[in-house]
Amino acid sequence: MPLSQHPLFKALQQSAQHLPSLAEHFAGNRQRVQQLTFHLGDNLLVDISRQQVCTSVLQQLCELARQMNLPKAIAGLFTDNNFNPTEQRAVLHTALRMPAGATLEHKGVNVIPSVHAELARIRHFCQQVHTGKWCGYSGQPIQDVVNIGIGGSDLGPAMVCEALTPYCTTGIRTHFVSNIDPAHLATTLEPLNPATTLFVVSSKSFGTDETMSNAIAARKWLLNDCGDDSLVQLHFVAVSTNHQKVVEFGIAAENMFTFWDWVGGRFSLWSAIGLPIALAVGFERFEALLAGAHTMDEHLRTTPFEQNIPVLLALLTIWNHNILGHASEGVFPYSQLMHRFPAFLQQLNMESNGKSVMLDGTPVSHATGPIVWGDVGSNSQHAFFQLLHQGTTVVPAEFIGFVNSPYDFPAHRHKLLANMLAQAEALAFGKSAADVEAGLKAEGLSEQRISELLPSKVMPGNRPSTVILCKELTPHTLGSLIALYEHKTFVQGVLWGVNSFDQWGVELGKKLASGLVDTLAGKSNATAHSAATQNLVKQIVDWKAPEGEQ
Ligand SMILES: O=P(O)(O)OC[C@H]1O[C@](O)(CO)[C@@H](O)[C@@H]1O
Repeated sequence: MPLSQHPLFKALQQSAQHLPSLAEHFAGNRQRVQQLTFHLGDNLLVDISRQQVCTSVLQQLCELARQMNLPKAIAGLFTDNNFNPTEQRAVLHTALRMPAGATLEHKGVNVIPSVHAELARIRHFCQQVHTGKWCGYSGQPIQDVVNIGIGGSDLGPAMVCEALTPYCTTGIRTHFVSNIDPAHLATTLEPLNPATTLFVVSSKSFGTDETMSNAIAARKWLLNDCGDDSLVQLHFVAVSTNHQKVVEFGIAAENMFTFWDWVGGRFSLWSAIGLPIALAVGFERFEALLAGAHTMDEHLRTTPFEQNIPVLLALLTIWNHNILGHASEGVFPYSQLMHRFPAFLQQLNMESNGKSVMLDGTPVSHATGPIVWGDVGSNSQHAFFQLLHQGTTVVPAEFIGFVNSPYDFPAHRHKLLANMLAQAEALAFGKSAADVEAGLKAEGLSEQRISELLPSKVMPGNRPSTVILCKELTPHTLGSLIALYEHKTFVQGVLWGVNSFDQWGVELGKKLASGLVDTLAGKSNATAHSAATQNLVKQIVDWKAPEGEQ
């Protein structure tokens, strides 16, 4: 039964008619914070007390999830499944972080030994690079690793490498090139020495145009320097599921790391796609990242819904988005190192759940994925938080904070966390007209000035937020945090009844672009396109500098 037709969904809509304010919630229940704070071990807690829910609404949401077969779906994530029917693929990324002795059968074969065999190859390769045994064409050890990939073959490893900067102690510097804009490749390569640079060409399909174009250009750059095609091998490894295309590209099979079609691109950083992470932080820390994810997997698999963190966060989206009608979700890590986390989450959630048809192909009758967006705090406070506090759109916010940091500026750290706590507080409780007026009177302002200022200074409050507080941004904690969002995405998809694991919507644009490349190169005319596109093509051709003059 679709979500919106379920009797419990209708009951939740009824409950939303008589919603107490957050201030009333807190005043009416002294146990609220304890009841609505959940722990994962002793290094991560999630406080949802500032969400516009009470325990009875949460119970209703959990019951809705049970009745919509979420327990079976969760069990399916840890056994063989057919969760991606349009691509005829299973969804088994949880296998990538299972311990060596575990069993997860796909089509009757236990996949865990293959996962660990590939991990062993990654470990060996990292050792070779870290000890200088893997040398470039001039005999010098590798110093810089450039990952060439896009989407899931870029965002996860790029985000993790940045987030784990304090753990990047192997001496290998990582760089990420994704964009077809030549500026990305050119500015990345500019300071690098080809003799000490290794390229990791990462692509599940090994057919993505951006990645292939950048890989071909990188190979030319290398060849220009070393002058011998046979030496290029020393500077290129591949990560892919497509052996044939890797070999056709000219990368030897022994220099290819593999993964499997049951790993979706946006869920792939735990596979060989994470090779740049292991090269940057060391294999043991990469293993700690996997272990952190496995901890969250076990939490999802074994915890009753009423205490299950990813399930609760997904249900809050159902509540905020489908019942209360809030169209977006903001995510605000209070950590400069988590700079790329919102972008990573955008692919994870929006590519997964930005769907309009149910699994059986019928149109959905309820909203699916919200717009996910955000940036780091405290920067975002000085950019767009005004709208969060006083705008006409309510944005449920997720704050992510880390108590300890290896960077030794204690005053900064306290200020950073104080800012995060203050934002959650201000969003929830605002400032009433009476309080604003009292403050302005105390400042000695005239009655007229007070009445002028009052409307602009009132803070409505009652704006929902969640706080995720972690002890420290370690590889293990980061692994748990990423897996938390993966599972949140998965649970949302189950309740919306969509296929969270395909992405057909991105295909049309790719096809149109490939036709337009020829048009812009003057090899075909634009008449097959709309008047708008034809007009822009004409302008581009008119303005284009002749080859060689750019
Ligand atoms: O790893 P590949 O096959 O190059 O794909 C890159 C990305 O492109 C997409 O297919 C979308 O175009 C993503 O789903 C994927 O992560």
